[in-house]
Amino acid sequence: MKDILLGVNIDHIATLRNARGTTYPDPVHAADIAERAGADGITVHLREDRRHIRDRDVRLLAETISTRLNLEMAVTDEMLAIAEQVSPAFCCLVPEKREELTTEGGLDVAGNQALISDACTRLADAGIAVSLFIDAEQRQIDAALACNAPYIEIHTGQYAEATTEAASHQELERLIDGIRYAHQAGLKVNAGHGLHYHNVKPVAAIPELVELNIGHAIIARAAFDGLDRAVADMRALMQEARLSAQRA
Ligand SMILES: CC(=O)[C@@H](O)[C@H](O)COP(=O)(O)O
Ligand SMILES: NCC(=O)COP(=O)(O)O
Repeated sequence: MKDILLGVNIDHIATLRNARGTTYPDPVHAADIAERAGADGITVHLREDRRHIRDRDVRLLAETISTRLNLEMAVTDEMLAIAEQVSPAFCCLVPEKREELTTEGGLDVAGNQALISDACTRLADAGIAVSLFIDAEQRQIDAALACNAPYIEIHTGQYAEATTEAASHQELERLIDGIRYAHQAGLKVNAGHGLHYHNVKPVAAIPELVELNIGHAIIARAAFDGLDRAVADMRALMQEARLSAQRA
């Protein structure tokens, strides 16, 4: 079984910076620390309201990181044009509502097939690998296949927000089934949202997963332990989970 990769989302370094309008902490500096601590990639979400990551951050990250940039964005002409200019290795298309505190669910690919298919084609023509951020539903997975997206990222928010052991187990089973179905259909499958140090291992153990994108929990832990340690500890948990699954 292959190692599982860690994409570190540094959105909330920018949240802290923007809280006072200072130049620090700089997401570009954070990306360097995360990469040296073992991050396999850097993820940022350039939201339409620029509440955290700003256009300058995306441009400089694309020019400076050593691993690869995963740019999360809404399916809009503005964002597609920015992606074509910046040319990140990956673009992950996500749903976005201005009033949301954070991403609340997966992209409705099935209900917006033509729009998202056109966006996938436009990004692929620019040499960018496209990932669609979707719920673990067969209908959405089939729609992602029809859009010729090479990757999907399964939304793990409901699993992360489960409040009982039974609900958590039920959500994990739903993730396992969806991820297996997508893998067998030929998609490369990532996952993310709401994962932290106490819920990541069961997800990291899912053998068909390529990468986890994790941000909020790592940046929160960094406030106490430092970013390098927070990244290294998360990566160690993920590798432990994979090794245990291999031995099982
Ligand atoms: C798509 C997703 O689940 C996150 O990567 C997203 O970036 C969350 O948005 P915030 O970082 O603004 O919470
Ligand atoms: N796509 C998920 C991501 O990039 C990070 O989400 P979170 O760990 O900040 O919830």
